[in-house]
Amino acid sequence: MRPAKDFFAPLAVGAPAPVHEVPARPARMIHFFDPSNPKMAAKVPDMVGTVDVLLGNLEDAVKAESKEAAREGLVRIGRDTDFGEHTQLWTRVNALDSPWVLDDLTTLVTEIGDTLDVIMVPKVQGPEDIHYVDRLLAQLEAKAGIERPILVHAILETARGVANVEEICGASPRMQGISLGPADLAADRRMKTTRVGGGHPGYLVRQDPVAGADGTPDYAGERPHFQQDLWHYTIARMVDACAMHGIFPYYGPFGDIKDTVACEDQFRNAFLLGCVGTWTLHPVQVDIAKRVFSPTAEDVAHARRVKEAMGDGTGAVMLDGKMEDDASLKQCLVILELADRLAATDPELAELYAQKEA
Ligand SMILES: CC(=O)SCCNC(=O)CCNC(=O)[C@H](O)C(C)(C)COP(=O)(O)OP(=O)(O)OC[C@H]1O[C@@H](n2cnc3c(N)ncnc32)[C@H](O)[C@@H]1OP(=O)(O)O
Ligand SMILES: O=CC(=O)O
Ligand SMILES: [Mg+2]
Repeated sequence: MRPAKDFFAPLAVGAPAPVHEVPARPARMIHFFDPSNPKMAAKVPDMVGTVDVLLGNLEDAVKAESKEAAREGLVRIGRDTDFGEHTQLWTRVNALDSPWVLDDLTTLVTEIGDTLDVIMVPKVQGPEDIHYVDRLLAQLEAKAGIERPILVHAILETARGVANVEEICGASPRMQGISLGPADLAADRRMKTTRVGGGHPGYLVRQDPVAGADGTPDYAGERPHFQQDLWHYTIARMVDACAMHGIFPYYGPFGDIKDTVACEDQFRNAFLLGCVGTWTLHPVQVDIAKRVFSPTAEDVAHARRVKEAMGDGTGAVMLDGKMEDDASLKQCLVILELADRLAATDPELAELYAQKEA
């Protein structure tokens, strides 16, 4: 293990110094596109400014025969596109045990390393995977003369990764965040589902049977039942691990593109539990993510009222029949900090939050 005094030392001579605090840039939606798909690639310039993150995906969902075309396509997009001030460019490289990842990292860092903000690493099993990428990135950054460190984002999609999630989050100052990868995680855990994220109608709890006329339980009678959230445990664990290490948690893919209602529910559950964003796989999911991962004007207005009522931030007050104190104020400050950060880059939100104040 690296001693604490070396944690922030560059891992190669000439590599940029690691960041001490991960920048809290808006990343409500990490929008996936396949750089080898000409129709999708052509849409990228027009999506700049409409999404927080554009992610050129090289891993799953890109055919084996298109891996090189995807890598080359991403290099072209990275070189030719002006991403403006507010849209970041990320990539998801192939898995560390694949034959493509070394070329992915070498090519992307040396060709477009100045433009790439974050590299998403799939199927991370433990801190050793992050250490490998960390050192290699430092060597490549030094070789390419890159002046700010490229950050790393891990996907939580193996049982071993979940067991090691705290160590993964703290493995390097490059760690920007973690996304839930429900599809691969389900397979690795041997869950008996066949979906990409979202719920399952079979995962439910049912109310106890009521007594029939003869006093015995009526097992066959109608009983309310409620679908449960398959991902609650993992998301909550991921959120805690990220918060502990000062990095950011994200929901991952929701594969039922047509079911925008359930997609919004899944995104909102993740937002309420502490996630800062999600993946969007199709343009139809972008506005859902924007809506869900931005606090509502009502929440912002309420948070401002609590802050105002709490004065120096200590003690207890009554507001609209509810007790507010130091702890509820802290929750309100989380909302206000997020609202300020988003309003700084999103004029529509800035106006919405200002209107509510007036
Ligand atoms: C488990 C995991 O690893 S999840 C992450 C990996 N998966 C992905 O990245 C999937 C990314 N998304 C996609 O591949 C596609 O959206 C699909 C396959 C799901 C659906 O694609 P299509 O059948 O073409 O969808 P649809 O016909 O509704 O597309 C409408 C338009 O939006 C475009 N489009 C679709 N997805 C995207 C996207 N992610 N980004 C930009 N444009 C897109 C299509 O090219 C099409 O363009 P056109 O109007 O010029 O023809
Ligand atoms: O990569 C994402 C997943 O769900 O698997
Ligand atoms: Mg996966």
